[in-house]
Amino acid sequence: MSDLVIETTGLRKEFRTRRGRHVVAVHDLDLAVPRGGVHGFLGPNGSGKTTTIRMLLGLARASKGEMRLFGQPVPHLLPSVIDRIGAVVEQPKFVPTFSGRKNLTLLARTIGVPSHTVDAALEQVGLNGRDQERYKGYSLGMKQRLAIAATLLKSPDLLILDEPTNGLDPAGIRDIRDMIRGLGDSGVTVLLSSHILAEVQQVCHSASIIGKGRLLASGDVDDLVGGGSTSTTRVGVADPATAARLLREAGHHVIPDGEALVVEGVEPREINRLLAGHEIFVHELTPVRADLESVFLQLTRDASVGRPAGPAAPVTTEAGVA
Ligand SMILES: Nc1ncnc2c1ncn2[C@@H]1O[C@H](COP(=O)(O)OP(=O)(O)OP(=O)(O)O)[C@@H](O)[C@H]1O
Repeated sequence: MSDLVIETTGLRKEFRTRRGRHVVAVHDLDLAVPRGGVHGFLGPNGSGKTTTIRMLLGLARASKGEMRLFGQPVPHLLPSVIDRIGAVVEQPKFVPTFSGRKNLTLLARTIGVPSHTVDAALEQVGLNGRDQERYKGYSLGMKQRLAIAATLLKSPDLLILDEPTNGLDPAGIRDIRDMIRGLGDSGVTVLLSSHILAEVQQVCHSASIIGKGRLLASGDVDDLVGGGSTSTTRVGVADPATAARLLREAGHHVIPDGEALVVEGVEPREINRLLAGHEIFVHELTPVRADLESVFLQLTRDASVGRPAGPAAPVTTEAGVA
């Protein structure tokens, strides 16, 4: 059995606006979300995240392409897997004058799950101290947590969250992020759609980055940001001019950076060996790690000039040489 929980191949969605304009919201998207952990679905506003999620959940019809959830073709066999999926795409409707607990109890009865699932769900989202308060008095963050609790009643294997921290204050954002991380650790596969780089970097194990409806990169977050095998190094030496000349003569790309040098495309060990061979001893040799923001900016910048989607991985970047 495939270990992919979500898989799309050549997925495309075209819209015709009321003014007759033709919009390609999703462009031949190949998405692969592995089982377990939190997978970021990262892209700027309007890049096609919500449209993709709506197609996966049978809320919008794809123009072209294939989709699978738990290996089953959807929308054709969506009914066979829908009970394994929880999704918060829009704010669900709760009764404002009922408490959080009463709303969930009602829902549990409607979908036919035992009432003890309500306690477990409230516990999982950290609302159990506030469960007797009226929904209408809840903060936005608490409302969002209740929405997620509602999806947990079914004990889903896959949770799809579309921009769950939108509009929350910093404390609310932190709470939701901690909760999502906890859910991922507990064995649920979470697809977290976000346009916030830091969120994906802090919460996700793996990610797919999209821009203008196209897949730009995909893989483990550590690999996307260069992992441990960086090839950009900051080098501190007493005589940077001579060191730069020697490194350039050896064919390496060197950028002066104040008193130091930034050297690209060569392992730190090799830099040390080369300079020590000329009796130049380094006092700093720091691998420069790219961050997801640099990768993202570079990828989305390339996408904005209409470059077709490149290979999903590896990602090469010169970013991080700030
Ligand atoms: N019903 C529709 N009719 C026409 N165009 C649409 C429709 N729905 C979405 N679009 C367009 O498709 C593109 C992708 O939108 P989508 O909402 O999927 O992006 P997104 O990445 O989820 O953005 P956001 O983070 O702002 O929600 C946008 O250009 C949007 O204007």
